[in-house]
Amino acid sequence: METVAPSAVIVAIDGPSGTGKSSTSKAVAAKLGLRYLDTGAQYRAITWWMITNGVDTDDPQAVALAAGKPAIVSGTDPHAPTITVDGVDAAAPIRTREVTAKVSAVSAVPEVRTLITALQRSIAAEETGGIVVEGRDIGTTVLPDADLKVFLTASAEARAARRSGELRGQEAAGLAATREALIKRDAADSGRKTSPLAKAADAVEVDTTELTLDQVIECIVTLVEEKRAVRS
Ligand SMILES: Nc1ncnc2c1ncn2[C@@H]1O[C@H](COP(=O)(O)OP(=O)(O)OP(=O)(O)O)[C@@H](O)[C@H]1O
Ligand SMILES: Nc1ccn([C@H]2C[C@H](O)[C@@H](COP(=O)(O)O)O2)c(=O)n1
Repeated sequence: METVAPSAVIVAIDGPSGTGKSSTSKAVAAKLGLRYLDTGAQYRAITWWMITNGVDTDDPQAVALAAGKPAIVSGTDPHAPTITVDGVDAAAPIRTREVTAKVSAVSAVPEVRTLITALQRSIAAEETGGIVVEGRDIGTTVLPDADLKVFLTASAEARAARRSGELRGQEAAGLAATREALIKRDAADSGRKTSPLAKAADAVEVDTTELTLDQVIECIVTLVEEKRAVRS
């Protein structure tokens, strides 16, 4: 029987857009010597492939037919996570406004979710030293047996302010427009039929509205250490 080191925890971090999942998950994984998987990047990658290959992202049948074609590879080093599609570095193009606007429709297609969920599970299984996986349905669907599940929240105002801060000096979207876009994407992600954005019944909810990023990281590191202590 394979022995699993007590440090090899699987951590699922879910929550709406802009709650701090990526920043927190990367930092927690780096601090604790775990790997890191950004599942949103995978849905963005398949969306980018659909756009660049002329697939109508509003046509679920066309998306379903093409879903198996792109080869998506995620690198899980929390210090330098990577994502490639058919061997091409997709880290920058998956962050465009066009991909952000279309990713909810593509990720709602059941065939897409089946393929990407299988990919996520295989990555988590390969990382025997432990991994932090962040997304929308990790605790509910992808890794329901995760050792620790966290559901991050924050007010729409706080999330919009964080996102506007990121955009300053680039395409400076107004605060109100950013807030509306976040709310619209969350509604689409929460309202889809297949594995919607949802808090697992056994997840710890952390409201980050009034917390600094460092405070959120510290909170989750403590939660992971408590789990490790119980297991050792
Ligand atoms: N507690 C916090 N306080 C202030 N800023 C924060 C906090 N957490 C995250 N941020 C900032 O908010 C922005 C969004 O964070 P991040 O990308 O980690 O969120 P996310 O939940 O992964 O979003 P998405 O789901 O859209 O990818 C980043 O600029 C990040 O630095
Ligand atoms: N587990 C996941 C992760 C992401 N998605 C979809 C829904 C999001 O709007 C989109 C982009 O995610 P982000 O990069 O903003 O974290 O991907 C999902 O359906 N399930």
